Amino acid sequence: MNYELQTYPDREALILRLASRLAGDLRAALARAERVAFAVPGGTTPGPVFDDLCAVDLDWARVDVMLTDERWVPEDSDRSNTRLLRERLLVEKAAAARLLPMYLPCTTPEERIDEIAEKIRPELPLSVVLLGMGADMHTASLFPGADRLEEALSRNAPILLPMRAEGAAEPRVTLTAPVLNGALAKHILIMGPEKRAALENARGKPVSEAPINAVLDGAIVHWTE
Ligand SMILES: O=C(O)[C@H](O)[C@@H](O)[C@H](O)[C@H](O)COP(=O)(O)O
Repeated sequence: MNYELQTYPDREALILRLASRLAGDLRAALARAERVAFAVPGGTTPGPVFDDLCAVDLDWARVDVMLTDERWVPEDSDRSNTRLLRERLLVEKAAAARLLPMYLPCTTPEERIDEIAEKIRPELPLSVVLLGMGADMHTASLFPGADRLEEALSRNAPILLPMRAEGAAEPRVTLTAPVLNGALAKHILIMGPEKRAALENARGKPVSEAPINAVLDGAIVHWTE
């Protein structure tokens, strides 16, 4: 797996440098295209990066922001990744960006997933993607043992799939591997010794056990203790 590992002396340094790197990638993409698509993870790690990035001066009005994956919970839930984006990324200068929804109110993702995918389709390929990773080696909502993992990893996967897995507390929707890998710039953010060990542990494992392996090629992994 051919990826670059960037390590930082501490969390502050990582957050500052990653936010500035993402801003640089977005600016470069904006110089080449009228609109650019930017996908970001939810979860607990990226909040501080969003806090820096939202204040960056770039033409946010031409940026389409979407999640790499979402938990199927209403937006007012504290498990909602959309809520995280609204509170920490789509504020200050980045409030001018357009959010492409990854959740629409209804009981199961299957009911409205096609509607969500149709809004995303015209904006692909992604210009920049930021991904997270769990200690179980999942990324986006590509979980080991998930019900539709194989389909999500296949070359002709649809844009989005619903996903259910033991490691996920609620149903999810996720961008699939070809969409994530179609990004011109791919960054993966991981912090702490447990995730670094998981990254090492993924080496040589089949993607069904270590889904992170499906997106590592060509990526820059940003890590600090
Ligand atoms: O909804 C989510 O949970 C994410 O999008 C997911 O893929 C996340 O990036 C990893 O689970 C890491 O999560 P933490 O940053 O909370 O460890």
